[in-house]
Amino acid sequence: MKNPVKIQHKYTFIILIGLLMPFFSVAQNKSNSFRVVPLGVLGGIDESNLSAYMLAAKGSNNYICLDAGTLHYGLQKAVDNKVFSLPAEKVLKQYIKGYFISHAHLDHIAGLIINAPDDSTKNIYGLQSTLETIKTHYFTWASWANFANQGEAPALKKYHYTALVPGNETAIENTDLKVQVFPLSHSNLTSTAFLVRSNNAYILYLGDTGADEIEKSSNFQNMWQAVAPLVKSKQLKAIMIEVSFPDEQPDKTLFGHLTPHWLMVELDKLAALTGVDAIKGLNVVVTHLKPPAVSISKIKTQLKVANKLQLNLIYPQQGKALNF
Ligand SMILES: Nc1ncnc2c1ncn2[C@@H]1O[C@@H]2COP(=O)(O)O[C@H]2[C@H]1O
Repeated sequence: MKNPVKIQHKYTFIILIGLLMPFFSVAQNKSNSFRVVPLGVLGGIDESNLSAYMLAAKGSNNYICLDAGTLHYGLQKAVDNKVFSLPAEKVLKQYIKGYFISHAHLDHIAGLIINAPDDSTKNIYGLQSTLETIKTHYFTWASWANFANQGEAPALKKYHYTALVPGNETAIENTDLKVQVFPLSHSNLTSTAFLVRSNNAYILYLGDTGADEIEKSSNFQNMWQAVAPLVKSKQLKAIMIEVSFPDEQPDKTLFGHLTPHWLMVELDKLAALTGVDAIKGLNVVVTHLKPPAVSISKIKTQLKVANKLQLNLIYPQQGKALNF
């Protein structure tokens, strides 16, 4: 015969676990899901520090690289800072499993082109329009060598173009990550936002973009609709977004970029979808600040003043890891 005391203990235990579950999941939400290693953080003229961010699931060395403006110099800095225990050349070849190019402006792709001779085989992901520009303007025999698998013959086939289509989630080869893309308006170009998922955690990286009102677009609004539920559920660990110019830059010479004012206009629209409580404390990594130094310090001051939503504003540093 079964011991009724033992049965009672069993049920008490099950009820206790049930009651404690929410606390376990909160603890899980607070632990880090991603590691970001910035290889280049600025927009503009410093060719040793242009947009490129390595991203992996926490504890994994299977990184992707979001944009690829500067690679070698940033990798060397990261190695000097002991972020990696391998030499820079090996990190490039062995840890970076694919490139995600938001748009084909030089400051987002120069590092990839220049480092191609010493790189290993991997995919280049992007919208079809971005891949076409790389194919017809950079990996050609007139401007460099064709290291890719399409375009001018002979194709050296080191890189494989992999077109991403908005609306689909794509598994990223040789990683446990998945990605969705959103089109962004960047003056005459379509730029891209990458929403990267590791299990149930997300990070959103935006390439260059202007505000909907300036760009006469609904791209931001459409993207906010898609990510607002992830902000509410605390699954979105960070947004990496550009602010290129201080507020003094006239709207007519923004060239498809954001200022502190226009960033907050867009984040207010996200807050309208999530509620202000849900967005408070959200990690916002500010990218693509354009020199000179005086403009960069203006941007930082203006963002601090404009931060009514109480976001956690983060300024990435080249070669220093961030955890989210
Ligand atoms: N019409 C223009 N006149 C002058 N400069 C421009 C114009 N359009 C783009 N640019 C510059 O070209 C740069 C290309 O990269 P960015 O978009 O970061 O920033 C852009 C501006 O600095």
